[in-house]
Amino acid sequence: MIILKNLNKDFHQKNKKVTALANVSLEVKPGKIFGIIGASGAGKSTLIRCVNLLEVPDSGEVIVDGRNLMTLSSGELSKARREIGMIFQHFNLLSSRTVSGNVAFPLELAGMPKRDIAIRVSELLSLVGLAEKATDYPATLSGGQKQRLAIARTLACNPKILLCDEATSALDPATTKSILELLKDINRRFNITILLITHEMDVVKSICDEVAVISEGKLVEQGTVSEIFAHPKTELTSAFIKSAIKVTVPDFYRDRLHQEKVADSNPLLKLGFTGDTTDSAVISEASQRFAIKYNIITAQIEYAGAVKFGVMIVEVTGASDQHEQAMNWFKTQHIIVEELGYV
Ligand SMILES: Nc1ncnc2c1ncn2[C@@H]1O[C@H](COP(=O)(O)OP(=O)(O)OP(=O)(O)O)[C@@H](O)[C@H]1O
Repeated sequence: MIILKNLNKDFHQKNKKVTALANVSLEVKPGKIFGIIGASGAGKSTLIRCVNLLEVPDSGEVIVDGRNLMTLSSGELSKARREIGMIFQHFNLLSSRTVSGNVAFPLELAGMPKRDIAIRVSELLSLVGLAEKATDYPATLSGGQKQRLAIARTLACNPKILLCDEATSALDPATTKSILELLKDINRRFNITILLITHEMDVVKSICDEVAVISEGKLVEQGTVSEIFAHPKTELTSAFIKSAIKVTVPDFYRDRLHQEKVADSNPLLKLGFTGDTTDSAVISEASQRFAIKYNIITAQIEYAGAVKFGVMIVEVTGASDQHEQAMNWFKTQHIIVEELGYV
């Protein structure tokens, strides 16, 4: 549905050249959700804006639904752009129009008869859960409602592709979750291909089928979300994956944590589960094999597709030689073991 071939884009700021995209190639298959993740300034916005030629690359090819957009006349390009919807971090709504008026706008531009517009607008507002807000103005909506409205407006012209430019970055976690669910629902229901950019691995993990990691204008890694989470090849990707895990030692234990063993203290372990970890009941197995008890203090285990990953912090009780053996056994199960100290 989207093929980008060898895209290059430089910007010139005063006497300085900034390379925003360097030989970027990727392919998004029909009906998939593809995420591009990168830090600030990595080139994400430039890349996604190249897909509808809001940004024109210096060289390379942008092929959407079989057509090379770089070779189209401006009339043909406007037509092709109708099939490519886009939503933004700051919603870009028309403040002088009501909720209905915003959704109706692209349909009016397309010359749809008034009665048909009314039917379509009402369908779309129901789809995004805003039917009761039809006569309100955008200023009275919450951030999540504004993004729902932007999604409804974008869907009005039945696009085949939806580009999402940091669509959830201005939203709180619960609202982010509901918007991501809506995007997934739209993707499944209408088979719309979604290309999104984000700086949060949580977003990728929640809805993407495939992901590419961008750094300094280059794609440093790409593949299915399960593959990338299971076997990240670069430090940057590993850091993004780790950022999706937010496990810390609770204050109650942190206050009692010693680096050296003191009387009656027990080791505190951090166990890291990656895509390589054996998928079995490792804690209970270690407990039985080595006569050790594990008190789970806190944990976050997540799934990216079929890949399980995450972190568990456990307090260990039992003989120290058994504990050493258990630690070695964990490593054979591809669990990353870190001794945090003694509590
Ligand atoms: N219009 C422009 N003029 C000059 N430089 C630009 C322009 N747009 C982007 N750049 C530069 O290109 C590089 C990539 O910018 P881009 O906005 O694509 O990154 P990003 O990954 O989307 O960052 P962020 O997450 O902060 O939005 C940056 O160094 C930026 O300063």
